[in-house]
Amino acid sequence: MADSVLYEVTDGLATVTINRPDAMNAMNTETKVALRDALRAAGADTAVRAVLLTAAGTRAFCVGQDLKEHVGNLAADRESGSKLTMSTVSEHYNPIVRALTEMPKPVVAGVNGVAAGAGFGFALAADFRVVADTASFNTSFAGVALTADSGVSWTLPRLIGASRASDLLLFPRSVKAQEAYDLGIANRLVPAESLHAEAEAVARALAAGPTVAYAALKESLAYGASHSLSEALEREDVLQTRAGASEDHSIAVQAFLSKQPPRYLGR
Ligand SMILES: CC(C)(COP(=O)(O)OP(=O)(O)OC[C@H]1O[C@@H](n2cnc3c(N)ncnc32)[C@H](O)[C@@H]1OP(=O)(O)O)[C@@H](O)C(=O)NCCC(=O)NCCSC(=O)/C=C1/CC=CC=CO1
Repeated sequence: MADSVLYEVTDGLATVTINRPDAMNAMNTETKVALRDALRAAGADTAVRAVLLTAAGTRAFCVGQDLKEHVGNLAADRESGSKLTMSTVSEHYNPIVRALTEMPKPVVAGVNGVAAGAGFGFALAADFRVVADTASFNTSFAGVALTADSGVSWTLPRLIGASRASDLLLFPRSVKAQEAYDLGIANRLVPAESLHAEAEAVARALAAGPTVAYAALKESLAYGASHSLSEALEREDVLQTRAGASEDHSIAVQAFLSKQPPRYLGR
């Protein structure tokens, strides 16, 4: 894999690190391909039971599309009369967000710095956000005369409400960590110096947890977001049957009755 994204698996935890700190971890083509492929690899690897998505450096988590690369691509498009540049949405951004949201295991975002544009979208596509007290969020899209992508039109209103989401999309501004926590964007706010340790601790706890139940939880939340209560109840029935058949469910019940901590197998 390219150096612009680091990928490491230890004890069931895949750590995916966007590694362009000198470019504010902006997404150029190489980085988008590497991130998409790393997330797909984590999703397919049965040894991986949780994923930590974070970034190198202290200044940025990811500022979205690399506008320095983008400006050259737009000029090439103009010259050739094509619209190839924007195919990055279907080729890269959508697959990255799908890999995060459809991953059958929990994803923790360790937000070490500013998350803007598509970078905000990646953080919102995670299941849990641990955020440095020095980090911030910016929708950014309208600032460069674009609409929302990377799922932000779906995730942001669900997290903070339609009215606040419209405000942040129409008037992009820096939402500092404390406000992000108050709005419900950040799940946990931690001192910047302990961001990586705290995010890893959350991700490791999830990696040691009941993987089948977590996958079912993710699926039922996604399903419930676009179905009726009646349909959600039907889906819960199917998913609860699946979780109930897992070895981890038996382990958990035995552990509870014997007053011991459970040691999950992830199956
Ligand atoms: C709010 C900011 C993210 C951070 O502000 P601040 O901390 O004050 O830092 P700056 O001084 O503005 O920036 C520091 C340097 O980084 C460069 N930089 C910042 N963002 C980008 C970027 N996205 N691409 C390239 N370079 C970037 C900035 O120019 C500075 O460089 P120099 O030191 O050389 O001057 C703020 O930086 C900001 O608003 N950034 C822009 C965010 C943005 O618009 N992102 C893109 C949104 S669109 C998107 O993500 C997705 C798509 C999808 C499909 C197709 C096409 C485009 O976009």
